[in-house]
Amino acid sequence: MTSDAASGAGCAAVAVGGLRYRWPKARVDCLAIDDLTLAAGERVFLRGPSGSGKTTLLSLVGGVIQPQAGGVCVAGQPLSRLSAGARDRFRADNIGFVFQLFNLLPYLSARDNILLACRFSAARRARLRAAGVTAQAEAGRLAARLDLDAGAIERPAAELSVGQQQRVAAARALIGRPGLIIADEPTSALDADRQQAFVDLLLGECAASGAALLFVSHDLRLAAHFDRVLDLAQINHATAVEAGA
Ligand SMILES: Nc1ncnc2c1ncn2[C@@H]1O[C@H](COP(=O)(O)OP(=O)(O)OP(=O)(O)O)[C@@H](O)[C@H]1O
Repeated sequence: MTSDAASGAGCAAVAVGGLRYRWPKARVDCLAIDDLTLAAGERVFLRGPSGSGKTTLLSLVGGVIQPQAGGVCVAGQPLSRLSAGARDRFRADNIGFVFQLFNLLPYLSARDNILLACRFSAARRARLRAAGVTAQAEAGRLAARLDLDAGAIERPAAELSVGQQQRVAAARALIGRPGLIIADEPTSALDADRQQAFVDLLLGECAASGAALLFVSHDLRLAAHFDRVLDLAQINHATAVEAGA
């Protein structure tokens, strides 16, 4: 793994090396991954059976949990070399998350939920300034691109449909052009047609901003337009998951 943390330019979006992770109180490792790289801008579909460790891997790549051995670099930054506070700031600046349950603030409007990502990140604001756009304008552009109409963007998140909330969560992840988007089963609440439409929008916006995408889903039908399909079982050498140990 590279240790050049200067800017992330020219670095892999994600580089995992010699990684071992065991949950507290577990008797066996959950993950043992020797080598995993996502190139800058690469869009990867991660598959694997329930309980195989997909969400755990996303948490490690996002720096939410720390491995017992090996490490994760995001844009050239080894996450283990950051203090907990610095890791939080790094995550806010460089990684956009889209969760299954969206994690929107229900009382804030869709627009304010999207803008929150910029409020917490000077780097996201600076990238928008450098591109000559305001955060407000970019929130509006992303909302329109994601088919959120002018009325929806002003309404509290709690009053939006599940599909609309999902698109707000995607816009919040994307605003300010983080180099990595992590999406954990973000389509599971949608019907098949809307799932594919949402994935196409997410892929398109990642391509437009140059973001790498690490996308988890059980539904292989969604994998067609990704650059690569990664089967966690193929790269995880942990002897057994807890349930089967
Ligand atoms: N917070 C936790 N504490 C302890 N063990 C956990 C925790 N979260 C997950 N695990 C365990 O880690 C293993 C992998 O779980 P994980 O959620 O990463 O799988 P997954 O592939 O994302 O599953 P699914 O597709 O069902 O969401 C499971 O055995 C699970 O019980």
